[in-house]
Amino acid sequence: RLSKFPLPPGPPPRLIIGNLADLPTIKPWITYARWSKTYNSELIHVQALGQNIVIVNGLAAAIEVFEKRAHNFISRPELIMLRLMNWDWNLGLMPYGPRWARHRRIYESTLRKESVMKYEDIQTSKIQDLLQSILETPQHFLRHIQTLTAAFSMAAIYGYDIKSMEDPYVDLADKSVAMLSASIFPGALLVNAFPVLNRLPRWFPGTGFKSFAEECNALTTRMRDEPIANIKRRMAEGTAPACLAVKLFEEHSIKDSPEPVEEIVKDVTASTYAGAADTAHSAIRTAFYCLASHPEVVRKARAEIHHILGTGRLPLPSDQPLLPYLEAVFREVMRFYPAAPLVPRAALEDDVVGGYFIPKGTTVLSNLWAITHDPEMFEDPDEFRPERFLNPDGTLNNDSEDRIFAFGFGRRICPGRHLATSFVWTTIASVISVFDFHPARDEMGNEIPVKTEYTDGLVCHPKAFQCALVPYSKEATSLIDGSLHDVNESYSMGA
Ligand code: HEM
Repeated sequence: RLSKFPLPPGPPPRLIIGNLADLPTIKPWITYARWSKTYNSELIHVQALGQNIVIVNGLAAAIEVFEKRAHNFISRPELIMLRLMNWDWNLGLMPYGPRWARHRRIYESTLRKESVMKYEDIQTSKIQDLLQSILETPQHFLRHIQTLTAAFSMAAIYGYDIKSMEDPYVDLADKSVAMLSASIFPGALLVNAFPVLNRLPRWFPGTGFKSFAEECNALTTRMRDEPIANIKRRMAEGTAPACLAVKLFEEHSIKDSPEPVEEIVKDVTASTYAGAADTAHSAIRTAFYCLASHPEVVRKARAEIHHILGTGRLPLPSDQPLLPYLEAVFREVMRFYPAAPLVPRAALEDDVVGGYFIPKGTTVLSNLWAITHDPEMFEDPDEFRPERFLNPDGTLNNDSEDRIFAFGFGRRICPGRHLATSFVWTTIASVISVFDFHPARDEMGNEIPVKTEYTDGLVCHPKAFQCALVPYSKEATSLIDGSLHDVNESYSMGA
């Protein structure tokens, strides 16, 4: 009997409520990492109202749990709020089963490393728009980053062009994703732990989640349906551009599925938007924060770009393997603050890991923040230091892209990681190649320190901060103004 093994250590539970009162609601990933040190174990156990939660706080345990025992820790917790809010079609939130496996296979084939090249033109054109917007209104750079990720995602997924964040489809999707992010992380809402609360009448105290869920449900339905209605109309007119939705409608393997094709296309496209836009937004915002507080890194990376690529064009996604220092900058950005710091999984069966019992139905949290901030692996983990990924001779000291822990582990590892890598890398490279980061100044002319904190939620972001983005030379300004032409030209020559 596996249950004769002890549960992983953790703060002692209290009668009935267990550790409910101990569970941190603000940046729980940091508290869990601290408990891991206190109890000297990468696996930590807490219990809240009868629900077992195990937190995986180190790389060795993550490999053991999510890779070596992938078959048992492949699922996600079944949360009642997901159904109430109409988010249960989302691949990233779906418990393990045939529907997940079918949809995941579609991702594996459409987002393979080789397929990512198809999105390069959309990437470079949207990044060009970003540079132009920063040139025109540098004070709104945070807004421009958000527009970039929404514009790229909408164009790549639905073939749909947005010009600003006021776009109705983006508004729908972002509101719905924000409501989701706020309501499903562990401990966010009691109804997730006590589904019976859903049967209580609306006037009963504490049932406010019902109207919250209804509001989200209406938004999510529109977010899933409306962009597909749009692309179908354009396909019928013969004006639909190449994009994921069109590709899916034409995909033969989908036609053989027991689900209606249009439902699968809606699920896969909306799951892609939900998985891509907010996470990439977070990573690029983190990149700007790190670069603004380390102008010397910007100068060094730009020197490498100029040395290898010259000064006459912007970097292209295909340049990534040529620039080791820039690669180290990218890896350090991805390590500095994982966009999804705490990722939920669920145990399908009783199991024993490292001598500890993990009961069936346990919520298993992958603490990606703890792994990327383990001082044994990353000295002074709170410091932004790209050199940690380099050998003294300037070559990369670990050449596996899959070791970007911010993308998770095992069979549920982020299927969009190749596209995300290409997009985030090219954005960072392009910005560095033309802009200097200076401190912003207040009305008195004093420098404003570059400081931020991170938000809470399933996906977290650095809060607003200020810096002054200035083209590093006249040549850089003309590159921003005129490089779209150059980029496209070198594309058609190189493709
Ligand atoms: C910097 C950007 C991104 C980060 C940091 C990120 C991170 C993650 C993480 C941590 C997971 C959960 C992995 C696990 O359970 O171990 C995940 C899942 C997922 N990601 Fe990403 N992601 C990013 C971009 C993208 C993009 C661009 C797409 C789509 C094109 C995408 C689509 C998905 C999907 C569909 C899932 C759910 C997979 C499943 O549950 O089987 N992500 N991502």
